[in-house]
Amino acid sequence: MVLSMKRPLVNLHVQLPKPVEIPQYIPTPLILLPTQEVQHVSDLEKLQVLGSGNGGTVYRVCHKKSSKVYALKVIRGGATEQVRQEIEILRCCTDSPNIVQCHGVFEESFGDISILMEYMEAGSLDVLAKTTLGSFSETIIANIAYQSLTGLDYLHSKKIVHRDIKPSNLLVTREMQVKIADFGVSKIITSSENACNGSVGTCAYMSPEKFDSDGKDYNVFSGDVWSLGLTLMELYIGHYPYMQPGKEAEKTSVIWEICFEEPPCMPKDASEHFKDFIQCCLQKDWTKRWTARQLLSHPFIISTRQNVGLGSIKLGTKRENSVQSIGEIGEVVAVRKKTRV
Ligand SMILES: Nc1ncnc2c1ncn2[C@@H]1O[C@H](COP(=O)(O)OP(=O)(O)OP(=O)(O)O)[C@@H](O)[C@H]1O
Repeated sequence: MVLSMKRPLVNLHVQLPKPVEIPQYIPTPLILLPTQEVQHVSDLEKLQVLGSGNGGTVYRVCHKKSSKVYALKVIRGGATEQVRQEIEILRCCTDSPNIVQCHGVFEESFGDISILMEYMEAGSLDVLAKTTLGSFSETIIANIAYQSLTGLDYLHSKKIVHRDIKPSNLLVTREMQVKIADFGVSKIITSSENACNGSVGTCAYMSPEKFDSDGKDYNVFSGDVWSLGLTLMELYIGHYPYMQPGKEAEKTSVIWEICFEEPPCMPKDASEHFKDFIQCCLQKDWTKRWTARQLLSHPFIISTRQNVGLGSIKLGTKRENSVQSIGEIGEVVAVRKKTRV
């Protein structure tokens, strides 16, 4: 017997959700800037590795024909949005004496991006601090502060936030010219975006509001000022300010200290102007923190400029093991070169 049971008619029509519109990824064209002198990466000879960071490896290179020395940053993995941003920033910062100058950008057939930069002979301030086995005098710090603030003010006036100011990203020429480098996490702030949501950079130098903003908006540019204040203090006292000398900075305890403790105190022997200057940078409340432009008029900077002229520094407050003059910086450069060869 065949049982014929009519199955009840079920409405099998399923309402499909509307397709979600996935924004199409349209890469912005990579801006390539071959210099007059260097037309291709093969025109350069690699001499040594200067260092490598999250962004790539930096080499000291020599232009084969002219023998001119440059620094070449090679970024593996192609032109991500962040790499494009880094290139764009370098491309529009060509008229500041306190920003490392870019001489060209090359894309190689297998996707690597090479950024050709001016070579900063004395290297970074963190290496200089380590090779001098100590700290810098107040006069030298005021000089470094003045040049770094000039660079920062220039960037901020162009709506560029660096987001990773620290000793290893401030590079120095043989003549003690200080320049801001490494725009690997930097950003050009457009009016339409919320720039506060990107807590990028190096934890140890990040301002408190980056960890704990209570969902409120804050001024991203003031984060660079906090990082510079901490950097200058470190160069003066000879170690990372939130840690005792010789101790390794542990990430969670550093974040705790930055957010919940008072900012680090300057040593008693520092001048009142210097202590006040650092206090203006290390205001936990970002609304009370001075801007780069305001700090350029701080008595610590002004008085040093009036006393010695920042271009021709001779002697600062004498401190043991500290770098006192440009001449000494020259010697340090020589020592550094020796250790690298
Ligand atoms: N123009 C330059 N001239 C001389 N040395 C340079 C130059 N640019 C970078 N360097 C050296 O290369 C090192 C690596 O630089 P890079 O910007 O790639 O990374 P970083 O700052 O060390 O690390 P991270 O990317 O993790 O912050 C620097 O610390 C510096 O010593």
